[in-house]
Amino acid sequence: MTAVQASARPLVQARVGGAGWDFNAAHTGLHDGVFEPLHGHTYHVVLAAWGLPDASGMVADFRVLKQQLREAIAPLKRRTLIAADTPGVLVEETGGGQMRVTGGGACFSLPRSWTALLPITGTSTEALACYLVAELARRLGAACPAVERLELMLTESAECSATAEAVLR
Ligand SMILES: Nc1nc2c(c(=O)[nH]1)N=C([C@H](O)[C@H](O)COP(=O)(O)OP(=O)(O)OP(=O)(O)O)CN2
Repeated sequence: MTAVQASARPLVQARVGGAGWDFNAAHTGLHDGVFEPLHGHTYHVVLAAWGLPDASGMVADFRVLKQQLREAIAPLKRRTLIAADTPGVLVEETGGGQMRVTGGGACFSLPRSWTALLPITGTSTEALACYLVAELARRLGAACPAVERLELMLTESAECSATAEAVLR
């Protein structure tokens, strides 16, 4: 074995989520400036944390990763996902606890409590994966010092998914 091989410390991926981590949410995507009809998905989420294992042999404690992933997806569960910053679309809270979305050839109103209003420009699977990985980077950056990179894979159907990456250090 060469000196290089003997001292190599491989980057390791710790992964949580997958089976049992599905959540339901509704959304509408803007395609060529037009909203498609509101519809739902059963999203499936996997979080991977890459890093050099610490002295205890862990990249990050699975319990911490699971807790933070659980908390990040909790506000999205069984909600209609609304992108607050969609160009050309007005999102406003109206009286009586209602939320109104106007633009993209549509106008719809929902109880505010049925929605998750997100600081993003659209609710594509890619945009949602980016939102979640940024949220997790914010939560895990200090708590998991061995983690160098996070990957969040969000699946909306058997054939469609998106993976977003955040570099922590
Ligand atoms: N790159 C992306 N493309 C599309 C997204 C997306 O999030 N990222 N989203 C949609 C639609 O919003 C919808 O969620 C999926 O559309 P589609 O694959 O057509 O789904 P259907 O189940 O309606 O279609 P089938 O024909 O039954 O497969 C579109 N594109």
